[in-house]
Amino acid sequence: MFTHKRADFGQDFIFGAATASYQIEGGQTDGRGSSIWDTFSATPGNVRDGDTGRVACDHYNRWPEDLDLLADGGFDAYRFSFAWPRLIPEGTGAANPKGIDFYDRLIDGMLERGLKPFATLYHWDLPSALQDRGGWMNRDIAAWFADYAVLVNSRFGDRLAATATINEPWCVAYLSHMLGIHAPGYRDIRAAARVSHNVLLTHGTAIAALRAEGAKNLGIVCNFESAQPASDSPEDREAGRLWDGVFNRWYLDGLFKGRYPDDVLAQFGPHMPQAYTDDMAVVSAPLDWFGINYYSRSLWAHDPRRSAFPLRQVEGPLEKTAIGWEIYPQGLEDILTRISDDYTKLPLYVTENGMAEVEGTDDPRRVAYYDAHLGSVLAARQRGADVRGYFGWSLLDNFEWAEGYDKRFGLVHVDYQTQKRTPKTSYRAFQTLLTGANNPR
Ligand SMILES: CO[C@H](O)c1c[n+]2c([nH]1)[C@H](O)[C@@H](O)[C@H](O)[C@H]2CO
Repeated sequence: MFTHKRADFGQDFIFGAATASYQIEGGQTDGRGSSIWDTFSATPGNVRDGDTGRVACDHYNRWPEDLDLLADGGFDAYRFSFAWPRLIPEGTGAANPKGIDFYDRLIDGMLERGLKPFATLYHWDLPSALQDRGGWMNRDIAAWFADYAVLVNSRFGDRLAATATINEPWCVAYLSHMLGIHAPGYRDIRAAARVSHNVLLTHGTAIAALRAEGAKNLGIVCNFESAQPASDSPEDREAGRLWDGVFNRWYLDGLFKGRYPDDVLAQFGPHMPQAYTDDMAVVSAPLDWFGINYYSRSLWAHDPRRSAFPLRQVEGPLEKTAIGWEIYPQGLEDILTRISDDYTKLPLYVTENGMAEVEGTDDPRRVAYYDAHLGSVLAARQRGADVRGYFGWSLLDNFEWAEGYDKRFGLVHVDYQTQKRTPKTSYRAFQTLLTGANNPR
């Protein structure tokens, strides 16, 4: 079990577990429109074993059982995401009544179980119809998304404890348009530069629209790595710093300082949208809270073969998870205190933290991983970071994007043949932390 006690975090600290619509819902029915992940995963070679989110964890039908798991585990909150194509199948225009009904029942189900709904408006499942209109590369997405955000707020806003506009803008932009690893799968520096700006412009535009509607508790969720040089050479130190710029500072500087870092701008060069500086007041709209997703560190070396972003990742020596990421809890303490010291005194939530482990229901390494990272949260709080909550990723084993179902992050095991849910040892560790009991339902 964990070495920490619930009281160590203070009575107001929120514990939750997190998921995302495309990764768990399935339910490609009842008027749900196509998403870019439906098309990306249907394209051979993009996802391990040709896996798709067509069925996933069948959460669309099994959500009461999944909410029961959260309640029985003693969690205070549930971080979930709305599927834009389920609510507005074409991305703009008419809403889907059955989509609205689904989330109405889901959110009421949370409230009935005493679970605080922590919503994310966008966790990567863009309506395919909008991709056909340029997707994130089209500046008009800011207006499309703001209209979608206003619809969500009008139907559900009164019941949401917190709302994040976008999950991990770095993944939406760089991972998906520079590296091509995620949908829509571009490897195009010009696309990456434009989306790296458009995603934050979209966030800020939605914040303004939601404020006009009186919406409260608005934030964004960004992912952070401890970016370190692979050696002490000046070139590798520069590579580590540049990756810190690409992954961390682009978003922190943009959101909280209203400007992008010069070292990354220099790499994007002429590919940035014209007059992007005119948008920075919108990009850096005041927020009510900030979400931090943290998993690991990364090591970087200079790579002279690349003209733009001349760096390459180097495998590190630390113990690794089943997805190959080093286990580095110190990085969570470091990023929380860095954000608090250098960027914002807003309430902070660790909105994702967890590890992939080989299949099984006994997962002592995952228990140790969570215990160590919870210790980092406590250390950051002691150093002055106003960390208000922590969400484990993920409640369920689920569709792990390009890795398909092979990589399992769940506190609860899912048998994808039968859809049987089985709490793992790590779930029991949280249950003991949060309820004092180890009483399976
Ligand atoms: C590069 O790691 C990111 O911080 C990150 C890791 N993760 C994420 N972002 C996403 O928000 C989740 O949908 C993933 O399932 C989860 C596990 O891969």
